[in-house]
Amino acid sequence: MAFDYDLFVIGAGPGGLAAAKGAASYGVRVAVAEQENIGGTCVNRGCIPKKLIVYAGDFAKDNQMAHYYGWSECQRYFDWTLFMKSVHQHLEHINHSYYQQLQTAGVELIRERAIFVDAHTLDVNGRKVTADKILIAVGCLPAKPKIPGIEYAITSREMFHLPYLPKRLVIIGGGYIGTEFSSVMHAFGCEVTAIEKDAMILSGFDDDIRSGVQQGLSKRGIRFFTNSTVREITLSDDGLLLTTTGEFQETIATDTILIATGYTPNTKNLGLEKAKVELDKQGAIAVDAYNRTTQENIFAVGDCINRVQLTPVAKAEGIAFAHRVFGNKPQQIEYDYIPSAVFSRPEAAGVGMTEAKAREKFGESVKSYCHHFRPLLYQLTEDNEQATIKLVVNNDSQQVVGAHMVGEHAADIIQSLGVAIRQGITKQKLDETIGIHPTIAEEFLSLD
Ligand SMILES: Cc1cc2nc3c(=O)[nH]c(=O)nc-3n(C[C@H](O)[C@H](O)[C@H](O)COP(=O)(O)OP(=O)(O)OC[C@H]3O[C@@H](n4cnc5c(N)ncnc54)[C@H](O)[C@@H]3O)c2cc1C
Ligand SMILES: NC(=O)c1ccc[n+]([C@@H]2O[C@H](COP(=O)([O-])OP(=O)(O)OC[C@H]3O[C@@H](n4cnc5c(N)ncnc54)[C@H](O)[C@@H]3O)[C@@H](O)[C@H]2O)c1
Repeated sequence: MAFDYDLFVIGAGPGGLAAAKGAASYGVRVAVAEQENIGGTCVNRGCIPKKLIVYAGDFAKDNQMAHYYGWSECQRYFDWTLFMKSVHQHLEHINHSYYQQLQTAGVELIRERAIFVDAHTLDVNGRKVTADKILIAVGCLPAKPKIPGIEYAITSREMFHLPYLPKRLVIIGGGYIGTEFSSVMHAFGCEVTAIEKDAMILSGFDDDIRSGVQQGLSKRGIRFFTNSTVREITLSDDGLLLTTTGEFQETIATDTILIATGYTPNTKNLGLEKAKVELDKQGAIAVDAYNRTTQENIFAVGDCINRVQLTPVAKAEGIAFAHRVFGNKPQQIEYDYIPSAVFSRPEAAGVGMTEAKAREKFGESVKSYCHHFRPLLYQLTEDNEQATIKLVVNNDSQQVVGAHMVGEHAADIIQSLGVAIRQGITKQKLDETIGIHPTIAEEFLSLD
């Protein structure tokens, strides 16, 4: 049978774009359908605008500390509306450059929603297109807990379109999104309360990192209601009223409520049943180790398979898919040693095993090296900001199996360290490495 395309990709986020460009490099006919802007969550309502907002927040702290470094006090006013206009202009540039990249690669972009008609046919706004192979890269959507009044709350998506900064903000969920927005919104002067159902924020990270970030944020003035959740949200004359349950039982008046309780695969109304593509127990698209779904010619990558919801992972899965299927180069993703970071202030990052995970695996042979210190930057100031660095080592093999950090440049430092750790560096080899002085990174090379 002659198909319109060799590959049809649904979704132009990091996963779909990487796969489409990778496949096209082998000379096959590729189309990608995108119902919104190119770049997906990452470019339009995730990593990029978030990081720009984090940079904007940093000026507040720098300004506070500037006089310790000889700068005279000055009054500054932060204009959220003006700033967000620049952010969205920048995102338009990225959208455009991604579009040009697709054109150069010879990928056809269809700016429509695509849904399955059968295993080889898609409906794009009433038009039927066929493809030999189809890649699902539709990403995730924010999960909304079933709480009475949840319709008054917004998600991270709307945070990038707030017309003005709220005075009071409550965040439900202390994961990546909750922690990053707590930090940055507080830097802009909002009164922030974060509610987390677990005993500490940032589950999945090493406990010393979780407590380091939580303490750092508490010190700045963010209120945490841990071991707690929300019972209901109502409207009142004083804004929204949110009642918590669990360890903290209070009613809080607030202007804005952000839900940050996780993202779930965006698999509804995609016609998956018509293509006989099945979901796993969590509602993610079920795939094998090679990203093949339960239908032989259909594959899936990125957030919608719910393995690791990070841009570099979606990209890596998309590239590996293209090389495997169109370049005949077998490639499998290694999910160990994926570094990740939380761009809060203090910043946190980690790679490899947490101490708890390493102890589960290696028992008593685990040795952890943890050092808390006050970075040089703060030593001229009255700010008692602390940094934490930690290595987790399997003493039997001497291999460093995890590195974790809280403090400035944590993401960049852990990214570099991750290369060596993934290659199996031993503690001794790390200690023998000569550092750059004076930096925070060099502290990792002399831990005892
Ligand atoms: C607030 C926030 C901050 C984040 N920060 C970071 C970060 O700092 N670092 C990091 O690594 N990750 C971060 N992430 C996660 C990152 O954005 C995702 O892991 C990444 O975007 C996943 O890529 P993807 O291609 O799988 O899906 P997405 O980027 O979600 O792209 C899927 C695309 O498919 C389109 N689509 C869906 N259905 C259809 C259809 N039927 N037809 C046509 N198009 C369709 C959607 O419109 C979307 O554009 C963040 C996420 C959020 C929400
Ligand atoms: N810097 C980054 O790389 C970055 C930034 C943002 C998002 N992301 C990605 O996006 C995904 C989604 O982020 P997220 O923060 O929404 O999810 P998350 O899974 O990181 O955190 C959700 C948090 O909400 C808590 N929670 C769940 N239900 C709750 C309830 N009813 N009441 C109180 N707390 C509740 C959970 O215990 C958890 O701590 C992340 O898993 C991550 O992969 C990455």
